[in-house]
Amino acid sequence: MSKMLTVNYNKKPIYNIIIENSYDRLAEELKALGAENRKICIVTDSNAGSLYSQEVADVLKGISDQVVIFTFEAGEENKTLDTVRGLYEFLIMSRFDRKDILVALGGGVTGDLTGFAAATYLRGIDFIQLPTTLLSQVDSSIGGKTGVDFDSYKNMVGAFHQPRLVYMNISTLNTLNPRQYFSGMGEILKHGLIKDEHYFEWLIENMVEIYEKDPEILEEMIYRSCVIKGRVVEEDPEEKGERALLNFGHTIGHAIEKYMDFKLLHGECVALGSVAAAYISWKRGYLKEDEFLEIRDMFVGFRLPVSMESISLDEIINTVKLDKKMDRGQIRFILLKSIGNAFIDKTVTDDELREATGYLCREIED
Ligand SMILES: NC(=O)c1ccc[n+]([C@@H]2O[C@H](COP(=O)([O-])OP(=O)(O)OC[C@H]3O[C@@H](n4cnc5c(N)ncnc54)[C@H](O)[C@@H]3O)[C@@H](O)[C@H]2O)c1
Ligand SMILES: O=C(O)C(=O)C[C@@H](O)[C@H](O)[C@H](O)COP(=O)(O)O
Ligand SMILES: [Zn+2]
Repeated sequence: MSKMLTVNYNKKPIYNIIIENSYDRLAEELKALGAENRKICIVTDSNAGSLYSQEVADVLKGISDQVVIFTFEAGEENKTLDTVRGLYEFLIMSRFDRKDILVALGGGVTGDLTGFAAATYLRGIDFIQLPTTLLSQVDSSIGGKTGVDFDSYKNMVGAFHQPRLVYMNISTLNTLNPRQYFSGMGEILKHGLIKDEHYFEWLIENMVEIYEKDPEILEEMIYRSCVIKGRVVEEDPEEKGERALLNFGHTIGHAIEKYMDFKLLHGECVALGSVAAAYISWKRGYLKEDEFLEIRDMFVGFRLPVSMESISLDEIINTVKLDKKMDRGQIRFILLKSIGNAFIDKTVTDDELREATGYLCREIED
């Protein structure tokens, strides 16, 4: 079992996404990129590192005799400039130059901050992604959005910097706890909702297999999500237009993530934000009520939250207005015309945001 796809820019191949069940092919893939005898720094967090960094280091020592490991404390609260600063110091101390390589081994936090360090250290060095969470395998490792949070505002400081390779060993998902696993389903459901109704229906049909991590279904799901994300980012690598669709559920989702001090996971906040965006799409008459309810129930089916305790709507709206999707005072909000068909809308009002966020905090009677 293995699958591969290529991400192109301007019709030229830029990097491969390789879906595997082990790290057996990693050394040969890196060799093919000319990584032999370059210094390699594995950047990982305390959880992924304790599970996989030694195995990956052993594989990489087959092509380079200078492999070092930088480990930081796991958690979204460490996706900060402070952690990146620690990494810069480590790279300087280890005498990394422009030809050397960073390897992000872990989830989206590791990938985002390693990519940002790679984008900025010595004005840019190569990096590769070895995603180990479901969320990072289907979404964050692809597309070159790198960055860190700033004062808890999500991804406020960052750069576009494409990886040279995305290589995932999907057997790493066996050590992921269920809450983190289902957080990845938040982004997967988003992919179906914005681009592919058949995929969304396929996810419903295969819910049991997805719960059981059936190897064939898991591989197909990860591949289909990678294809959706890959096709969007290759058309619009720097989010001049269409790429914004990938932000479905994130405008309110990011504000909730900050409001909750990162106690809710990214995919959980995307689920809440998606229900709010689907709610607006229904109230505007784009979605039928049963489609809205189907979407909401799908998140519930994959153990994701669709409601929460009361929150300050003013604080959420103020945070939304400081997110990156503002365009001369207007929010670039993503709505659904139907399941599988998203579009950018710049007319969402404060009242609509308030009502949709309020819906999340309703008393649950149904
Ligand atoms: N750049 C992008 O395009 C993009 C896309 C989506 C999300 N993101 C970002 O990704 C982050 C969320 O990523 P995430 O959900 O992977 O979170 P994460 O990186 O915090 O990983 C989740 C947890 O799982 C642990 N872990 C990782 N792999 C493991 C494994 N195989 N077994 C056991 N534990 C493991 C980690 O140590 C961490 O505690 C957010 O910061 C979000 O903003 C970025
Ligand atoms: O790749 C993208 O583009 C996305 O929007 C994917 C999102 O899942 C991801 O969380 C991204 O980091 C959000 O983008 P941001 O620009 O709002 O930080
Ligand atoms: Zn996301």
